[in-house]
Amino acid sequence: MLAIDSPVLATPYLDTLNPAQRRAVTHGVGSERPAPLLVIAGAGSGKTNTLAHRVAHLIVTGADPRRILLMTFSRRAAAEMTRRVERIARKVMGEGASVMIDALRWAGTFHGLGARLLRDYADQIGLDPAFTIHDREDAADLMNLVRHELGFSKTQTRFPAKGTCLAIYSRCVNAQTPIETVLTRSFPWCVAWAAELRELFAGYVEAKQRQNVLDYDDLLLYWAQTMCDPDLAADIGARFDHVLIDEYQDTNRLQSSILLALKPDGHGLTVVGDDAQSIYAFRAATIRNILDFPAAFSPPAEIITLDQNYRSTQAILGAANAVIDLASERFTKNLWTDRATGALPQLVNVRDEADQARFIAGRVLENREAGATLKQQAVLFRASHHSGPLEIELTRRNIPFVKFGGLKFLDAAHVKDLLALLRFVENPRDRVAGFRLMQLLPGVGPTSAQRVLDHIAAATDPMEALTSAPPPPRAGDEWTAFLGAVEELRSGRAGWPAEIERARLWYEPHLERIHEDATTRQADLVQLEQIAGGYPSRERFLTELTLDPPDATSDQAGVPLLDEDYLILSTIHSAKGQEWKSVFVMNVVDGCIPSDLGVGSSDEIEEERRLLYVAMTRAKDDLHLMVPQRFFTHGQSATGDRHVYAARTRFIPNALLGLFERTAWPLAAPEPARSASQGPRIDIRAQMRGMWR
Ligand SMILES: Nc1ncnc2c1ncn2[C@@H]1O[C@H](COP(=O)(O)OP(=O)(O)OP(=O)(O)O)[C@@H](O)[C@H]1O
Repeated sequence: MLAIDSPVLATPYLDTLNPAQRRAVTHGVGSERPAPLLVIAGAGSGKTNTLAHRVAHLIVTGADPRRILLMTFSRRAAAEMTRRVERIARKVMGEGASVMIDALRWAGTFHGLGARLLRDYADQIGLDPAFTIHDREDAADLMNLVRHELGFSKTQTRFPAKGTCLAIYSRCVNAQTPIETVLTRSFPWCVAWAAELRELFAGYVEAKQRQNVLDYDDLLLYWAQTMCDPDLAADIGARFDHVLIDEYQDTNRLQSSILLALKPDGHGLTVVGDDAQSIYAFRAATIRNILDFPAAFSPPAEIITLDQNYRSTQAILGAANAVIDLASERFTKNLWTDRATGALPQLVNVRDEADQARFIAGRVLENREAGATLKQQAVLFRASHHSGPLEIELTRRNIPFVKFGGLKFLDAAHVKDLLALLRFVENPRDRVAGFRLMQLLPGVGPTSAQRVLDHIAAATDPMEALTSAPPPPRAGDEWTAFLGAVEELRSGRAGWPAEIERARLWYEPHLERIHEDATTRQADLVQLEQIAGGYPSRERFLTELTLDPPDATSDQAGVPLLDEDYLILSTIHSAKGQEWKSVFVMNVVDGCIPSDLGVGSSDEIEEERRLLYVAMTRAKDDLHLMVPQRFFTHGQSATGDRHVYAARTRFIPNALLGLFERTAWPLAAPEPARSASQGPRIDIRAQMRGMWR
């Protein structure tokens, strides 16, 4: 039972906070109607720490954890936040803290919490609560199917590809912007297709509804629509006394509309963010959410600024501040630190990407010799594929690494196959899952799979339709085995998570038939089974995993054991919120940062600048920005020498060079001394003059 009405008042943990952090933590605590609060927190200023303290403080002073809604950017961040809250609360509540933290059930991502609320309110909004969720790839597949059905894949001039169609759709939904505006602003080469795209999106929405699937965007869209009904909005809002949101700079208009509908007068609302770290505009996040937050309420929200940086040395912070100072629009806050100055960040010129990889690998090992573990060091890059040559070098030198961002564990075909089975069992109307699954059977192609799926779509009882459908002509016994597996899993006899083993046993013979490297892939499936053990039900497992997939892949280096030491490789986006003793940023050149793809508009350029800022502010003690001079172009033989020259990023103009130490690697061999007695062999200057006389 929760002892929520016996507040514990000793709060020694507040002593560890600075005055601004303390004000943010204690703001409105104890008041019936705490006024809205905006915490503008600079990089490394203890944003996460402050939010965790605020949640702990609310709980310690008597707030009911079941009535706290805590939204973070990723599931990983939510788990980390909950751990911190527990650690703080434990200081005054002892063992009792665990019970309170277990009751903090509404901590997660916007999408994850949205999915839970939608299931709770499904019958009131005309939704079947057994809906399954499509990840981006499934959504693109379904979009493709509809595109094909409407005949757009056969147009004379090329119709936008499935990924582009989905990106346009997603942008319209998340930014709440008409298709014409989205096309003109962000996809000008597709403007001529506006009418067809509108028809495609209508078809896509109908297909999702027929199949009882929601995509990522729907989770926010349906939630926002639910909040348009005053009674439902009041009911959902009344479930929570406190609503706290981290990383507010990366939310989009839909998310802010949900928030304002939850707490229209702002009471109990806390948002935390840093406009200088807003890096998700490509997902329709808008910096306006944070800039406009105070004025959304009357009286306006209180603003507390955290400007003391606890992470980086003075030298690193000085360089990062100078980079962001050149940004065109931002909340001005001058970050300061009382940490020692430290060494200047280094701008390292290397000949090419191979030298870049050699330099980083060498330095990482040197740092290890000097006492830093591999885990205290990270290599960051703008795009996932930038790390290719480095991964090869690390493998060659036996340096274990884990890569975040880019290819996800769940994108592997065999993992998707197994999940498709579970999804189909959960929701037999899920056409993308069914289509994938049936084609695993020998003798079943797209046509016969479609036929069965059409049969299911037309029936009121999809399971009955599946078992009574005429079997695909060439599937034989495999079809019976497939039906047996689906039926058994759906009956729930094996129980969760044991049923995932049953699913794997059905899948394994197919895996062996389809993939030559079946043994390696089997290991992933076993890992998936272990992950499944951490979830209470099949539905929660599928939902959570789809929304926030684990993203560590570690190529040839093999998956490191958890207690082993390994170097962190990460895209800058995935490095958000993290910190390391040493940080290497790769390819700090125009074309990579800013990316070639990100230079369309001045807003995009500004976002690229913030990306570099985010990367630089991850470093505590030392920072290397790598500047390769040339890049080999793709599409040539291994010995080909076609390359392009690159220039240092425009975000570090000459005026900022004094804030860096500039080095070149490898050091050039010293030139042989010239003998002083020899005069010039030829007088070129005279020859030049002579050309014109
Ligand atoms: N009051 C404090 N005293 C000492 N150290 C602190 C204090 N507040 C935060 N820190 C330390 O500062 C570092 C940065 O904190 P945190 O990760 O919470 O920052 P952040 O604002 O979330 O960073 P970013 O937005 O850049 O990801 C951490 O190592 C944290 O332990």
